[in-house]
Amino acid sequence: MTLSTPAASIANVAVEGTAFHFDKLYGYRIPVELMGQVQPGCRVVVPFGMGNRKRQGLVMSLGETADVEKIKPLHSLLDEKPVLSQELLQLAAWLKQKTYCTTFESAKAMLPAGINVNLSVSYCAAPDVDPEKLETLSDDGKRLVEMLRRSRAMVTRSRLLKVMGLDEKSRLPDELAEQGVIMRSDSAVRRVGDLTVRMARLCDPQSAEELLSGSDLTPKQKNVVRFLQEAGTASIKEIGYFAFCGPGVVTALERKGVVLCYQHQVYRNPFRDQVQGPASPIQLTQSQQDVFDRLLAQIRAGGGVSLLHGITGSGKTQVFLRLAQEVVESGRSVIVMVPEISLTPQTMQLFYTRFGSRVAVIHSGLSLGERLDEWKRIKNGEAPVIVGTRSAVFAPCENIGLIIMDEEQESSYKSEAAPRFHAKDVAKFRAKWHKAQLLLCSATPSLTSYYAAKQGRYSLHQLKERYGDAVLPKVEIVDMRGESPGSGSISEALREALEQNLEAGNQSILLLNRRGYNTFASCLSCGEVISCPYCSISMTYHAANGRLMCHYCGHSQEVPSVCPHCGEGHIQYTGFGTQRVEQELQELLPSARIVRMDTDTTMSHLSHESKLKAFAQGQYDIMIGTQMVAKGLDFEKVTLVGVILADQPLYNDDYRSYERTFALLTQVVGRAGRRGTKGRAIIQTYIPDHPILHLAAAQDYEAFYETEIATRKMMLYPPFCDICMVGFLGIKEQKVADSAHYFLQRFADAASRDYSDLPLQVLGPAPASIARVNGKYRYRLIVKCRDGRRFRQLMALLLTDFGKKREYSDVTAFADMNPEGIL
Ligand SMILES: Nc1ncnc2c1ncn2[C@@H]1O[C@H](COP(=O)(O)OP(=O)(O)OP(=O)(O)O)[C@@H](O)[C@H]1O
Ligand SMILES: [Zn+2]
Repeated sequence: MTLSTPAASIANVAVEGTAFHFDKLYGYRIPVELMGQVQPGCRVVVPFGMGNRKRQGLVMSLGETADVEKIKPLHSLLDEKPVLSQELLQLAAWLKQKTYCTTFESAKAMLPAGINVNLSVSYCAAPDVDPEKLETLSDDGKRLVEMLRRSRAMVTRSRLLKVMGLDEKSRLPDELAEQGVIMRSDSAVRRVGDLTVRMARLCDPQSAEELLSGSDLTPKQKNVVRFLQEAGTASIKEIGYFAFCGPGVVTALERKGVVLCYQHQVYRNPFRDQVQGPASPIQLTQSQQDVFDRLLAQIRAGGGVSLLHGITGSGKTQVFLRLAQEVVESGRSVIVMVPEISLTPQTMQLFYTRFGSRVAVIHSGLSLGERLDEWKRIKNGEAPVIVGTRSAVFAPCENIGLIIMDEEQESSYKSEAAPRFHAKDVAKFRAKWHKAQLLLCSATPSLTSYYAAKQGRYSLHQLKERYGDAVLPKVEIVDMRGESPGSGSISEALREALEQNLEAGNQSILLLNRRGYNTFASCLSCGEVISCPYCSISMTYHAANGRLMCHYCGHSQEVPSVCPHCGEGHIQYTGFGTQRVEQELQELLPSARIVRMDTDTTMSHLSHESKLKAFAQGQYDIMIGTQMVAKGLDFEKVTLVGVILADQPLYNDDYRSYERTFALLTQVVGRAGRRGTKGRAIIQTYIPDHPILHLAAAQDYEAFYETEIATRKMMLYPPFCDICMVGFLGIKEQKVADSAHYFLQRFADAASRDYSDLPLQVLGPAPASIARVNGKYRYRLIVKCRDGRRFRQLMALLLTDFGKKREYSDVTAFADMNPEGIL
């Protein structure tokens, strides 16, 4: 006879590293000593699989069972308090359904990367400890401190316990850390940060698996790759601590082109220590005030979703800043999402001046320690204003009143790796839970959002005029076919305008959506284009390092002296990228001070922020860059905007290419003339009659919307359906193709048998538009569908079935609902 079982004797755990097709919650017995301490939302270590290998897991719920003795016990508990709230646990479960990932993957996306690598906690001695305090320690305690003092590096937890002869579960190190005589790795790491930190990241995170299974890297180097795969970005010091290596290993990886190193300005120093204010109260204009009043009323009435559509420079930022203030004062939290933090140091500045240390920042450019730091401040309720990129939507705040998504149409809000979520969906989930307001803002809303607003599902608020005396700039379209051949990438008209602007002491912004110097290199004799050995894409020449680089996998190589294809001839370069235009410009306007902004330069010594600052202070005349110069920037003296070539995005074979081109052009044009002087914009193109260019030139969103929505309806594209892309990746092309056909077959069977009620339209399988990336062949299937419960059931079933199929075990399949990029 068994005694009556105590409540909650079982923890249902989402385990790390499971595959989608065998992901479920696994029940573990809670050992007596942990009874009452294990709570949903705590991380645990559990024995898993046949070998009972230890894995991390997250407790999703507690339960009971009669046969508790037959069940494997938990190994240990990692958190004393839950790291995820009940709300976020439910969100994790929901994300799994919605994005076809494992529960652990979705939970992990909500936690700061730093928290995940803490499994191998390490310690070091604390500096300047009062000797009297040491005297009060137990003998073991003294011994432990002494040992750490003698060691010059961090000591991992397991090693420390072993050397000390302590039990695996001993709390001694943590107790000592709490007393401040030693330091745990996470806090220790944070204390070493100075003003600039050398940071590293993988050149191409997608190739990490490849590198890890290959033999090109030493075991130490693999450690670093594995760590960076987990952490995303980390400082060299952190890498040293967590991947146990010296900086030499990182340098070697940098030379191999595996990691990229750059200087990072520690965010907290410029901002956090800054005292709040002096911010004069915002005086809204009448139309801004009307929008503000209505939104505030909505927030007070229990929230909902609304779209703030205001032309460029109309003061959307001011409106949501005021709202944020109001919400914070009422004791609730505000999450503000921006597409890319580095894009908007100006927005950051606005928030810091208003809210001071009550602001927390979340974005991937922060070091691990900083990310953990911010996460804790939010969790402790110290920072009710959270500003950040996509992952800020998971901020661990309790009482959310308002979630703002600035530039809501941006593709960076969609995650392209598991969990493949869109921040907007997550924001809706959270807004609903908290009875909060989700406010989408843009001058060029996504068609889907605008449609929803027109349908009455979102409340629509509009700002139709620029603030103050400012008006929208005048736009000219320049036909590049009329330019003399060989005259370069800048038309006579644009050159003249730049010159005039320079003489008038004003600033200009030039947009070119291509990094690098020349776009490709080809052989004069045989005409062969030099392409990446791992991807079916041509290599780009970069003048900065004199190498050819692949923008897909990050592979770089020296420029060959003879053609690798025919063995003779010499290599010519064609096309132009930002680097080349910069040089051309310098020759045309020798006195102009030019600053270039693209992902190549932002990784270099001068940070993005300092460049923007210098430009704002008038240290440069012309800013040239990729799309990062197009959005959100607000410079007083910019009166001219030039678009070097507007055509490229129009040829992109995605149904959203018009939408994106329209948005990009409208946004970049909108950078000009944001104060009194009327601005001017010049768009260069080889297709001057294209209707989208004219709509963008007129900055007429409404007209654009009407034509585009009609096309979408006719062709059946979102918002009139959802698009689910199923991707297949593998080393052997035939296998990948076969597997995609197999999947289609199964799909067709199920759809005609048990799911005949679903409206479905399947295209493919076809090779991806870039058929090979990083040595992997890619096939895709496009499914037009309705993203509802039944469809998700079907897709989950098919993916599970596919995962179990031995024959295709070397092919990875995944489903991505409404992806931003179609393979
Ligand atoms: N009520 C106001 N009081 C003072 N300045 C304002 C006000 N409204 C707008 N401005 C100023 O006008 C400029 C444009 O405003 P803001 O940047 O908020 O526009 P936006 O709608 O977010 O523009 P975009 O979509 O182009 O980024 C800013 O310099 C801002 O400081
Ligand atoms: Zn490549």
